[in-house]
Amino acid sequence: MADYWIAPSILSADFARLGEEVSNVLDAGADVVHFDVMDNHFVPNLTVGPMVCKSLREYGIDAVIDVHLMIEPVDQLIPPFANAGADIITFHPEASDDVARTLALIKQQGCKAGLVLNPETPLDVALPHIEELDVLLLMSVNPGFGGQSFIPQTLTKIRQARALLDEKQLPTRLQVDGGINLDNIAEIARAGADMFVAGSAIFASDDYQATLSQMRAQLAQAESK
Ligand SMILES: O=C(CO)[C@@H](O)[C@H](O)COP(=O)(O)O
Ligand SMILES: [Fe+2]
Repeated sequence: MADYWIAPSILSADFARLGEEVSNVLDAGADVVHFDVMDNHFVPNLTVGPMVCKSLREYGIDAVIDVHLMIEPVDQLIPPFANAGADIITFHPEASDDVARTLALIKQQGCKAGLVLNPETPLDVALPHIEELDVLLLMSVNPGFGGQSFIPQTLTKIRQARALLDEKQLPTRLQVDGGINLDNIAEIARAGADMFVAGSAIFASDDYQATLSQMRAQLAQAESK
């Protein structure tokens, strides 16, 4: 099977038991921890910062932590997140006054870097930076909240992004975030994504292991079609 990564979003976890929750989804077969950071300014919601990322490391979480920054301005929180144990840091281009500089800053701090495009943001916005991206994250909901429905028009953008990355022979991860569940993950994979963020579909389920294996079965099926 292709090297698909499933990344549960902590947004739908029980924050009172975050270490245990993250540990449980990783034991259940998740590949990456998706860590959503919101500032009640760039998006109308507020979550957690670098201290909580550091606490997950101190708790013993050694998986890849993928930090999705929905904050503005963005640069000043990059070194604290790198020091707190982030492996991947992604940000929205609207949140930086110099996207190339922010990407370089993330890499200088020893992390993989990525850009996030909102559903309404055209793929063209990523084009000038495409060679620098370790991850291209396409939002399939408007950022700010978990539990929203996947916006189907995103599928066209995923196909276009996949064609672009393939044409340029880039190893960039194509991540999709928002409203991914057992009913649509296969279609999203067929469109060309290889990294799938899922919050509510995993954390709201009774059995993380069963949900993750069903997601993997869907991904395997997507590939065989
Ligand atoms: O970044 C965000 C929302 O802004 C996401 O990471 C969501 O938290 C994913 O949650 P579900 O849509 O899977 O419930
Ligand atoms: Fe996210």
